[in-house]
Amino acid sequence: MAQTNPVLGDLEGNSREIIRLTREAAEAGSDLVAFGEMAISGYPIEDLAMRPSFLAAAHERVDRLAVELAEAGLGDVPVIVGHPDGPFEPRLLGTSNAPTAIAQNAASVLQGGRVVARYAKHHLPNYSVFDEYRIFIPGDELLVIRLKGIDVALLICEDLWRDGGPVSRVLTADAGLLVVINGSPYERDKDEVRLPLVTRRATETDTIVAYVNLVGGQDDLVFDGDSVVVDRDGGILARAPQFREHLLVVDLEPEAATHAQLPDDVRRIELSPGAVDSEKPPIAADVAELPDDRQQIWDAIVLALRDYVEKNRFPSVILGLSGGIDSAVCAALAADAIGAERVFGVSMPSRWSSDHSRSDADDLAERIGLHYRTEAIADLVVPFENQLGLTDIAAENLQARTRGVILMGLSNQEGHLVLTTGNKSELAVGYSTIYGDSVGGFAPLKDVPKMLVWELARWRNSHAEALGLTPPIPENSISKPPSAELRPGQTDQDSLPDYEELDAILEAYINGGLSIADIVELGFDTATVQRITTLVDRAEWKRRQSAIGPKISRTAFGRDRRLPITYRPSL
Ligand SMILES: Nc1ncnc2c1ncn2[C@@H]1O[C@H](COP(=O)(O)OP(=O)(O)OC[C@H]2O[C@@H]([n+]3cccc(C(=O)O)c3)[C@H](O)[C@@H]2O)[C@@H](O)[C@H]1O
Ligand SMILES: Nc1ncnc2c1ncn2[C@@H]1O[C@H](COP(=O)(O)OP(=O)(O)OP(=O)(O)O)[C@@H](O)[C@H]1O
Ligand SMILES: NC(=O)CC[C@H](N)C(=O)O
Repeated sequence: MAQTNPVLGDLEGNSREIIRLTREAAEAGSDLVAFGEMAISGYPIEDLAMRPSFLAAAHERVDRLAVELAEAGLGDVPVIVGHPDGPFEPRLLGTSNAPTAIAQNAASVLQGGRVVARYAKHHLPNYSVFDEYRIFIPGDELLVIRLKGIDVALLICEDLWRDGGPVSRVLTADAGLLVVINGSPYERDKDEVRLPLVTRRATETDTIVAYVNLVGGQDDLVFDGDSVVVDRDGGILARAPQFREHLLVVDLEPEAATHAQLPDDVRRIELSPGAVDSEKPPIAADVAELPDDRQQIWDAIVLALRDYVEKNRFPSVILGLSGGIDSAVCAALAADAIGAERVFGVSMPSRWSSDHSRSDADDLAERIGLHYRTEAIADLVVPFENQLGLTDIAAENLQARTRGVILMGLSNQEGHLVLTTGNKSELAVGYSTIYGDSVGGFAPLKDVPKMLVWELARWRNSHAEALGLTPPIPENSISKPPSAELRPGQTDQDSLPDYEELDAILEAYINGGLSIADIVELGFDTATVQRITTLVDRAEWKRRQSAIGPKISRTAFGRDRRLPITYRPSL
């Protein structure tokens, strides 16, 4: 099982990686190699699935990959690889002449220089971040490949999650092994659902289940890998580490095939047994342990950030360092992702900036070893203020906007990606200046509520201490009360409840989907709940134009939660 990190659209690079890992797998004596969902194209391909030229290129690449594997002397080993298939005749939806699905979400089995079998995903996820009903045509046949007397059934991701359909046919087909190729994005606690699902399917179908997932960042999603093989009794036989590319080689003893005749909706293809020596010595499989929850979240954001920077070919990142917790955590994440030598911090003191905002930012820069400069904003702000006659909130926001102009100016001049430092709690209630501190292209903390930002900071520091390294985040940035410092003595709690209370209300409203009455029932003050939920509703317009950031929760802002901007709430 090859847990790869494809670059979306890089058909050549992804194919080279598939050949490299197939060679490694063959050298380890593998009889069968499986890659993740859409490993050839990257995933999710979104509306590229409706572009015939993209589909034709992917189709041609799969055919050529089969030939290249054979030419590399790897033609004996069957390789299962995910890719978009098509173009097919457009599936017409009603009388609409709008673009409709012309592709399938497919898996091909390559052997002997050609595609010997192909399966199309039946169940197309159409919730949360997924839109597959819009872009794919569902398949309707179960594929079983017979290899060395063992029937191997094949499913694609969502197929495993739904009762009925192909999963129920796996039992009827009496397969010895079920291979599931996946593009299953990370969410905090998802392993508590995913592993039990794989285990349940193994026992229900009385089949060994080999679940191979992608790894890596793709825009606002991060795939965690965590590929696993589960025995018929539900025991874990092998498990790949999270957030890293990995080749998981495992010896299995599946039940030999008994069925001579299969139902009509199951297609069986007999594969050539290959030249691999079946008497090879057994391999002790890896069983990776899942790290602590906070480390998982940290690793998820680090990988998402690294892949966004690298896959979009940015040389470096830049961010404003205020001495506060959000910018400190973003800087530490960036240094972990791409190295401190590619991180540029700017202190931009205003006339209201406290001494500690500067000294804490200095301290952070020194601890991390990032590039650091100071650009005072007072002299830039005053001419704007005077010419436009800006006062009160307009003058406050002008300071945040001036910082945004500086960061974008340096980005244009020097090529850095601007990191947006805001967290989920702020984004929820619109507590940021649009075109000011909301500036930037990637927001590492976009799905991290403020209380969790503090928790991650403490975890990262103690992790460094445990390794005998310098903790990156100044203690003072963790312990001082958060403030935007846009006017003298301002703190976040002038405008918002304590973050503990705010985050609990936001969790109930956003993740829980509860009504105001339901949240009040949980014990919160009615006026506070009304105020917060109104702020959340009114800030939808800010979120709609905010930078993307990695999804780590069940309900991340963005594709996961789609609400109208213009509406009058009635409940
Ligand atoms: N539905 C809608 N569609 C399009 N535009 C809409 C809109 N509703 C308001 N607007 C526009 O939004 C403008 C107001 O938004 P905006 O300019 O952002 O300003 P606003 O949201 O009024 O103020 C920003 C708030 O964030 C706080 N802040 C700022 C900076 C950093 C931090 C921090 O702690 O990190 C906190 C600051 O103290 C203040 O409370 C209005 O002038 C109006 O033009
Ligand atoms: N004096 C400053 N110098 C540089 N950047 C600043 C400064 N003040 C604010 N910023 C930028 O604007 C973002 C918003 O920070 P602000 O201090 O207003 O609120 P915050 O939510 O407390 O964030 P932080 O915890 O990072 O301070 C900061 O993360 C930082 O990137
Ligand atoms: N790619 C898919 O089909 C993903 C859907 C699935 N339920 C998951 O997140 O694991």
